Amino acid sequence: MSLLEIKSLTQQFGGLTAVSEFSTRFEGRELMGLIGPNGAGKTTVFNIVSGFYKPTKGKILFKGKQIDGLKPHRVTAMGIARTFQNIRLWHDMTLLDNILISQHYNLGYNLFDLFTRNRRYMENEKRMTSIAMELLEQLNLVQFKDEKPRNLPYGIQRKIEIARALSVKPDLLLLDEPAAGLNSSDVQDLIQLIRWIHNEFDIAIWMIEHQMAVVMSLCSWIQVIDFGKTIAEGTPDEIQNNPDVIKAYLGDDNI
Ligand SMILES: Nc1ncnc2c1ncn2[C@@H]1O[C@H](COP(=O)(O)OP(=O)(O)OP(=O)(O)O)[C@@H](O)[C@H]1O
Repeated sequence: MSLLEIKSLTQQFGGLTAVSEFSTRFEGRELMGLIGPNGAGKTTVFNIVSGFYKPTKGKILFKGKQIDGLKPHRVTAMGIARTFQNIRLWHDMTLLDNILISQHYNLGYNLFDLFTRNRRYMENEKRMTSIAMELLEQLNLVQFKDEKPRNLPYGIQRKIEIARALSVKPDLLLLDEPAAGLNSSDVQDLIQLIRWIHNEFDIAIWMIEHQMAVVMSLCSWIQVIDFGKTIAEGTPDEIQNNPDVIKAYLGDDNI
C-alpha cells in the first residue's frame, strides 16, 4: 500500500482552475519536490492535502484511507503535518508553548479534561512536554525555549515551525517554501536540517521550493506543475534538462 496516493485532483475557484487532474504517489519515505512558476497551483495542492480546501474533484488516499475533505486537525491526527509559506507561529507565546499547543489540539481534550486537569490530562502534559523538549534538543533549539518567536531571527523561526510540525509525529511532512526569506548561510543549514530530519525521523517529506539548489540537492523525485497541470516529473537531472520545464520558467523567448 502506498503512503499517499493522489488521483486526478482538481480545484476550481470560480472560473479559475488552480489545480487540474493532479496525481502523485508516495510509496514510502521518499523526499519529493513540487515545483513550478508563481501561481502554478503548488500551495493549493498542499492546502487540499492538509484539509484546508475540499477539492472540486479527485481522491486522496493516505495509508489506504480516503482523506480528501477531512478537516485539517483530522488530517494531522492521521499523520500529515505541514509548515506554511509565511511562517505561522503564535508570537506571544514561548517557543515551548508553540510546540505544546499544536500537540494539545491534536489530542482533542474535552472541557471536562481541561477543567478538572484529571489524570489523563496530567499524564498527557508530561508526555507532551518530554516529546517537545526532546525535539528542541534534537534541533538545537533548547536555548530559545522560553523566548517568544517574534524576538528570534527568521532562520530560527523557520526551524521552530518545522519542530512544531514534527511534534505531532507525522509520517508525511509537507514543507511549503521552507527556504523563503532565508539568507544563504541559513539555506545551507536548512538543507542539512531537512536531510537530517528525513533520515533521523524516517518520514516522507514533500517540499514546495523555489530555490532550485535546495530542491535539486535534497529531492530524489521532482514533479513540476504549470497552470495547475503536471508538465514534467523525474529525477533532479532529468528535470534540469527538461525543455518543457525550462520553457515554463523562462518562457519561449529565452530558449
Ligand atoms: N482561496 C483562493 N481563492 C481564489 N483563488 C485562489 C485561492 N487560492 C489560490 N488561488 C489562485 O490559484 C492559483 C494557484 O495559486 P497557488 O497559491 O496554489 O500557487 P503557487 O504555485 O503556490 O504559487 P507561489 O509559488 O506564488 O506561491 C493562483 O492563481 C491563485 O491566485
